[in-house]
Amino acid sequence: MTLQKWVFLRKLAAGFPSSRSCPTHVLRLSQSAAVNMAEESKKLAAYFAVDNSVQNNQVVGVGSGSTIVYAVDRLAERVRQEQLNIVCVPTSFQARQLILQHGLTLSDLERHPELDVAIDGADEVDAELTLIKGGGGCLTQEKIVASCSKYFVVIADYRKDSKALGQQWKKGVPIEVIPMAYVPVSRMIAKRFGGEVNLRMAISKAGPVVTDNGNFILDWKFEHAQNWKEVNTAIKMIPGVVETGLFVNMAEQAYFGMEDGSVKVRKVPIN
Ligand SMILES: O=C(CO)[C@H](O)[C@H](O)COP(=O)(O)O
Repeated sequence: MTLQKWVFLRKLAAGFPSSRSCPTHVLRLSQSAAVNMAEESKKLAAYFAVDNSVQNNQVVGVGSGSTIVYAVDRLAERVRQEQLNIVCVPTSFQARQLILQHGLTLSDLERHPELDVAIDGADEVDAELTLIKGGGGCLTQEKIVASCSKYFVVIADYRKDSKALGQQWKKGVPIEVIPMAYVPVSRMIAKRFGGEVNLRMAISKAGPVVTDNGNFILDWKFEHAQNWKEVNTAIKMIPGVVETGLFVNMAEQAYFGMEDGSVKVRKVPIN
């Protein structure tokens, strides 16, 4: 279905003042239209990023999540069509699987410790390109790979675009911790920075989410905007913290797929 049709469906549903007066089939259509709009937007951003950031003979960091799936699709398409020589470094088990499933060349930081570009999704991107990442629990490897890349590009749909962190993403900042330390780390974060800290529980498994590194994830719901650089450093200093999902001064560029079918570009501000 075309973007114009999604827009039409959204307008159609918006014309009904409440679910009581809105026929069920239209509601269902508008919900699925919204989901599909978000998927189209992810795809748009991902394709745009791969077309504009990846060149022949490059080592590319492959992020994790649902948006990156579209980026790997496009990367594989370009590698095939343009006979590109691309080496991929994954940021998670999922990314590794994607690379292998698409027949791309898999590598790692032992063989390729310097990357040309890393492409990854985000849970929220603020006006200064500070990110919250780790909604999918892969933040530590994502941050390592991004830190080894000359250029770090973020791809997201319009729902991730915000002025200040916390405006869009309400689940808190993910923090990867050593399992035996999750209680003291939670208490220290809440005491020092306020808010609420929760151990992330698994959905199709009893007990907590276990990361690709065998650790737990805490989700810190902060109460107000903070100096994210300082907060990130302070949290990292707490014994038991492996990494935070705050990516400060890391991304060079973000591409947002917008509802109208355009791509919004945000570059790192020049000081
Ligand atoms: O940080 C991540 C995983 O840990 C993802 O990049 C982030 O959660 C965005 O995911 P999606 O593209 O599914 O919205």
